[in-house]
Amino acid sequence: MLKELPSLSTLLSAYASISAMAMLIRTILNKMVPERMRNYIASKVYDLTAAYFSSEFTFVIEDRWYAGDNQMFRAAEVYLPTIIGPTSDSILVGFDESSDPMEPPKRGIPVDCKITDDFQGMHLEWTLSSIETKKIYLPNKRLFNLTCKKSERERVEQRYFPYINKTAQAILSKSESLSIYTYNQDDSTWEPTVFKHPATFETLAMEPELKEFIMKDLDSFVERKEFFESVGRAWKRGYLLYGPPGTGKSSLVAAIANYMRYNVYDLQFQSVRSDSELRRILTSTTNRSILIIEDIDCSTKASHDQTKGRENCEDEEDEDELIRHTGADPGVTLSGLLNFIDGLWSSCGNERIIIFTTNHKEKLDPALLRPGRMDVHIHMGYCTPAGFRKLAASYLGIKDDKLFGCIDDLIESIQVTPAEVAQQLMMISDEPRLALQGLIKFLNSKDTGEVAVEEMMKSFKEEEETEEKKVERQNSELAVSETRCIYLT
Ligand SMILES: Nc1ncnc2c1ncn2[C@@H]1O[C@H](COP(=O)(O)OP(=O)(O)OP(=O)(O)O)[C@@H](O)[C@H]1O
Repeated sequence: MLKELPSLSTLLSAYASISAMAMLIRTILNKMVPERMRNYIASKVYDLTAAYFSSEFTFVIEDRWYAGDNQMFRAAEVYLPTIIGPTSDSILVGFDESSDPMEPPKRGIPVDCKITDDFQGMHLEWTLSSIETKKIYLPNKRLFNLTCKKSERERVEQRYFPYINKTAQAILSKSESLSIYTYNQDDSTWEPTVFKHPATFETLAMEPELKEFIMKDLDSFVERKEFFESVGRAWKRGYLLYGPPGTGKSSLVAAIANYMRYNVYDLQFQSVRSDSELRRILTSTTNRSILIIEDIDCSTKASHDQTKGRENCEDEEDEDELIRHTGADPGVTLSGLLNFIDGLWSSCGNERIIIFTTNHKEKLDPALLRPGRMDVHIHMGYCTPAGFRKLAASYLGIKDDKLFGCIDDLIESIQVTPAEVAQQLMMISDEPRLALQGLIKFLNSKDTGEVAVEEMMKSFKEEEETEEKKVERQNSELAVSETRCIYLT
């Protein structure tokens, strides 16, 4: 058997000739293949072998998922700042408009910073990267890399990701500031600003029954996830708020946002160039949000003629092409809007509220008003005595006054918006009596001639200036109520 083995000298000479051959090949390759290509091949070979032998696995979570925002990315963005520990070597900090400068700053994740997390015995490493896009008008692409052991990959998918989503949701629902987003057409993104509107259901001047109805409707909406699923409907609620300007439609939207703790997406429909752009915009909004489209009657080019005229342009790319080449702005059509409300696109996303407002419900296309399109139609009407009392409590801090009866009568007899009443009360809110007198003057001027009003104001002035005894004041108030009757009849 030993005889069959090659001799040492044979082995050495074979080794020498192989080495010489390798040297020769290397020299030829170095001469013929450019250095960049050699490096590229070497890195590919390394990547292939490293992946094969590595015990690590990496999840890549980009900020976009198909046409919309990647909710997993958003959840990580919310969750990770809460777990940044001593092992991280940097952290983003800052204040937004709603922050108290005396409190610690808010945290964010810096690009390329490594963040570690431990979950159910697994050690996980996160890194945020930012990649420049080739198109100048598009923002940088951002992505998280999450590295774990290969053997833990399944547990990360099944347990860790749902845990992050749930935690992020809990953090968001408790977070003190909400955001309002406006769409920036130039770089096709929603831009957030801190939403700090003081309107609440408590401050809204509207009929208590209507207020209660809306609050109950919102409560039942959040609680009925399973119901929406069981009846095969998208988990959405649509409200149409209609009524004259200044009756509190925008204030109601703010009150709903504050009540639900939902962010608001404010879409200026006039600036949307096409149905396809509308789809892109809407799919990049997040769950647990309110989409508000104000003055819907002025917003859609909602005529059937227009829809028909564009039948040749059914395809999304055709539409974009049309805009690019002709500069034409086809606008949003009624069919595009309806598709979004209750077509297939409506099923994108969950737990969303869509609110349309209009000053002229009668101008809306009947197709928009058909049952099932907007779930609830809410009429925001002129100020009522109950509404006035609410405004007096908010603006003047008073619950009752002798002049209330007079004001109630006037409010019931004329059309005055809560905005007008609020404006009058605000003028001299530190002097409730004067403010109420000013309001009476204003209400009368809306209804009758100025001469009679002036007379009444004179009597008020006299009352204020002289500040005589109680009896005199009472007489004067009696005179007021008499005057009131004169004006009303
Ligand atoms: N119902 C209301 N309760 C409390 N305040 C109100 C109410 N309606 C109007 N206001 C006051 O008037 C201002 C304007 O009201 P708001 O913008 O909500 O009315 P709107 O119906 O949305 O008007 P528009 O149709 O012109 O947008 C608000 O900032 C608020 O101070």
